[in-house]
Amino acid sequence: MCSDWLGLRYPPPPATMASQLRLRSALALVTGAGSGIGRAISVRLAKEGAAVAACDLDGAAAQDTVQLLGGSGSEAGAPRGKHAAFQADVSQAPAARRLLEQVQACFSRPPSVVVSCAGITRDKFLLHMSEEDWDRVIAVNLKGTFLVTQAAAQALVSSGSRGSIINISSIIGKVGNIGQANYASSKAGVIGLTQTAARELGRHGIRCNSVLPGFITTPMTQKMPEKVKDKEVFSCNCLVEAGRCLMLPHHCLASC
Ligand SMILES: CCCCCCCCCCCCCC(=O)CC(=O)SCCNC(=O)CCNC(=O)[C@H](O)C(C)(C)COP(=O)(O)OP(=O)(O)OC[C@H]1O[C@@H](n2cnc3c(N)ncnc32)[C@H](O)[C@@H]1OP(=O)(O)O
Ligand SMILES: NC(=O)C1=CN([C@@H]2O[C@H](COP(=O)(O)OP(=O)(O)OC[C@H]3O[C@@H](n4cnc5c(N)ncnc54)[C@H](O)[C@@H]3O)[C@@H](O)[C@H]2O)C=CC1
Repeated sequence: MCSDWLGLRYPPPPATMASQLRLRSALALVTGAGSGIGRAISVRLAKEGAAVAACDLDGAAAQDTVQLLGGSGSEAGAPRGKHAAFQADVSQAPAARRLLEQVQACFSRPPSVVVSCAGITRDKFLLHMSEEDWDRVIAVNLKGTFLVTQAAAQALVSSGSRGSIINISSIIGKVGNIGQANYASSKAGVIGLTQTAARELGRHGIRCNSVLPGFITTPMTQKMPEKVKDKEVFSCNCLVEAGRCLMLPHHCLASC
């Protein structure tokens, strides 16, 4: 029986799939939970029985996600239901530390599932990319993932708890993309960070994996020019899943 990237046994025994909530004892922290993939992950984790700490730079959006979860959770620190919303800028070290403190104060334990999903793009051609555009994307996507991974791992290790850390990279972190030198570098960094964390934290019972999604229509992708979205590499669904890395068949790469 293998586990998928959420640590769920896969395939679940059919008889229990409907009745058994496979994450019923888990507390899951999801950053970037106010939109897109982070919101979808929060919904799925809650469906599997987890209590969800939904964090976002946009605190109101995080609360909207909590409302979606059916919990009556509300502002940080006072969950009326099983879930709670938190506001934090993960790129700031004090905020990341405070986030883990707030989550532990709210739920009286560290999160056993930690999904770093918060991310941004500031797309520009390399020739025109500003230092600020570079710095901000690296700060949120890479440093933010480092800060949350570190704070969560410190909480788990000091409490002697096992856990699963899942960092959202992107296929772009493996193949690069026009207009995304900053984003591709940040996502490639997430892969290396996660591989290192896996080597260091395994002895503490903490599993670390990165996921490299392909194109998923969300508010992030809405910023792309339509003429780019119309290109085959974005519209075709020929991304092949092999293991945890999506690979682009040769004809896709050849078309760029
Ligand atoms: C083929 C190799 C594989 C590539 C990667 C595989 C992709 C598979 C899907 C996975 C997607 C994962 C996405 C993800 O992780 C989340 C995101 O990052 S969503 C955002 C993705 N961003 C982009 O792809 C960049 C899109 N481009 C832009 O935003 C603008 O073009 C840019 C700001 C870079 C430049 O704007 P501007 O100066 O105004 O120039 P134009 O827009 O007119 O573009 C000039 C010219 O270049 C072509 N072009 C631009 N970007 C891309 C691109 N990403 N791929 C291919 N071609 C691109 C554009 O079409 C124009 O071509 P013309 O023929 O001159 O019109
Ligand atoms: N949509 C796609 O095609 C793909 C997305 N990804 C990655 O998946 C993750 C989620 O992306 P989407 O849902 O598409 O984007 P999105 O823009 O819909 O959601 C990103 C969320 O992160 C939050 N956020 C941004 N900066 C933050 C910060 N400093 N601190 C805390 N929260 C912050 C935003 O407020 C937003 O709610 C990102 O890391 C992205 O790079 C990876 C591959 C493909």
